[in-house]
Amino acid sequence: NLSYQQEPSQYEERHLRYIGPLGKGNFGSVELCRYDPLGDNTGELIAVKRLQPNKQSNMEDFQREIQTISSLHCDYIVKYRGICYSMGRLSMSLVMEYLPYGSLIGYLEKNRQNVNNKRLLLFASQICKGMEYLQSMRYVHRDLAARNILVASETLVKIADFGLTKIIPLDKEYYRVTHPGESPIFWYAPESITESKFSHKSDVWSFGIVLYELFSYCEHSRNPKRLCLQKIGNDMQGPSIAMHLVNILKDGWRLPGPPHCPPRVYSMMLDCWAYSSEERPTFSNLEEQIKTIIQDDREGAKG
Ligand SMILES: CCS(=O)(=O)N1CC(CC#N)(n2cc(-c3nc(Nc4ccc(C(=O)OC(C)(C)C)cc4)nc4[nH]ccc34)cn2)C1
Repeated sequence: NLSYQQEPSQYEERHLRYIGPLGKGNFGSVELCRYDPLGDNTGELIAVKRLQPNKQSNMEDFQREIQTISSLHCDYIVKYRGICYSMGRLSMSLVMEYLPYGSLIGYLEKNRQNVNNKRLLLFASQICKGMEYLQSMRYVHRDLAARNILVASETLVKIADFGLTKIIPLDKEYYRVTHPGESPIFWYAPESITESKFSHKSDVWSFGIVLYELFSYCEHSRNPKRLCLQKIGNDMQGPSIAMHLVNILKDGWRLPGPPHCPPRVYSMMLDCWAYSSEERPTFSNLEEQIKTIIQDDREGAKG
């Protein structure tokens, strides 16, 4: 027997004990399982992402997602554990570390009372560090949103779900998507909506939306999609929603500052939402700004 629990990167289907659902998306779903080779319930809890069998989801996107997450080694990005081949279905599943506190949205809604600005800024700096690391690997996430941030502990959040992540080619500053698919346009930079262009600067725009979600505690009444549709007018249908959204952004409309949001944090969001991508800050500037705000708050509290 193994004197220590070696973490396999190959998981055998027969030792996977399904416990329950963790999350669901367009093409995939994530399940809580226990990997229990000894059959005595002492095995580790893991999160297993499977492709929806019947959906038009394709294997090559899933393989790219597995390739991406298995290449990332960062405290602020959910850890890859391995893959599990289920021969019967000739399919494979992605095995990741299980983060017990679930998605940031549910966590903030449930724990709003005891999460203060200092903790929100800590979470923001962790997401920023995760994005700086991702950028250093030439990846654009393309789906940065509170729904894709997971809570590992009371003081640690991680970026998850790399289903839309792409590598920027060496000779370019951006990635152009050919098939936008069902895009979360309310988290998208204008150039991503109008030209399907994705870059580190468009990820910065989405980071601004995540800052907004953090400081509005992911309250449903302040949801970005809901407020944008209210501004556009709910009567709009189909493709014109995207064009109306770009027009109100071009005219200078932005999501309003969340209640009790510190002015310096709201101005950071507005910097991320500069219409022209070159004027947006980098993730390292943002990390510096957040660090300064945290330090000033600390001095203020002492003062
Ligand atoms: C987009 C297509 S998707 O289908 O692939 N998919 C959805 C996705 C969005 C993102 N990110 N997702 C990831 C996880 C996930 N959850 C967890 N833990 C938990 C722990 C608790 C709970 C929970 O609700 O508990 C209560 C009791 C109801 C509050 C939920 C999740 N650990 C993980 N490790 C790796 C992934 C992963 C869930 N949803 C990625």
